[in-house]
Amino acid sequence: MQQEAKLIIFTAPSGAGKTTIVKHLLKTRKDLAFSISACTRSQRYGEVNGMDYYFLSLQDFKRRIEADEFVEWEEVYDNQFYGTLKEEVERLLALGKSVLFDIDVKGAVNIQKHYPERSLSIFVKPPSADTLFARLRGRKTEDEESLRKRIARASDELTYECKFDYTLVNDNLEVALAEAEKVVEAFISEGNSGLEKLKHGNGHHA
Ligand SMILES: Nc1nc2c(ncn2[C@@H]2O[C@H](COP(=O)(O)OP(=O)(O)O)[C@@H](O)[C@H]2O)c(=O)[nH]1
Ligand SMILES: Nc1ncnc2c1ncn2[C@@H]1O[C@H](COP(=O)(O)OP(=O)(O)O)[C@@H](O)[C@H]1O
Repeated sequence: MQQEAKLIIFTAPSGAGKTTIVKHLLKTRKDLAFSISACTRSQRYGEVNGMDYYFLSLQDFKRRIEADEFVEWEEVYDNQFYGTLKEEVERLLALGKSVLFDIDVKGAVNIQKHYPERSLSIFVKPPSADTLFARLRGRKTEDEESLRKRIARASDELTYECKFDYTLVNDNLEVALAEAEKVVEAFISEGNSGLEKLKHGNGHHA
């Protein structure tokens, strides 16, 4: 029997590794699709419009807020807006795909509220704040100002862990990717009971 399509939300402070994990899962499972968010920040080297994000002007983003086109949106950094378009989520669910999200902690809380029955929220936790900052610097995508903003926001975001269904510690990447695969499989095939079984087996307390 075909399983009902689900929503799987990855959230974390910048640099924790959610994009890396989401990209890995998309390669391993064809029943998953990525919810491409809209945002107003500028495109990074290597990012593709309509694949990584829909890069919009501030004016266009604000027009879409007025037109009620978003499931949720946040001004994540000053004048940098990010949001999930209703049309995007509906399109992917209609294809029968389970939808993966890579969004900030407040957006994740909002998506959970919209789809309480069929969403799973996973908080990606770095082994320490220092490791998080080192990864963010090592990624070399941000200038000093942008790094400063991300680091300043991270301490607050780390306090949101308890709001989510599952904590995935991203220390060794291979271990984290394997755990992410298991959690997604458990939830897609058996829903919350599958998740509980997995947590129980792991001695996981989140
Ligand atoms: N609320 C919300 N946050 C989003 C959305 N898309 C991306 N984000 C978050 O915005 C933050 C900044 O993303 P980005 O500029 O790609 O930087 P990065 O986190 O350093 O890779 C991250 O926490 C993303 O997860 C969205 O649709 N809604
Ligand atoms: N377990 C890990 N060990 C070392 N580096 C990692 C690990 N996970 C991710 N990274 C690296 O850390 C940086 C931030 O990861 P990224 O997936 O962009 O995070 P996010 O999407 O949460 O901002 C990237 O350069 C990525 O290659």
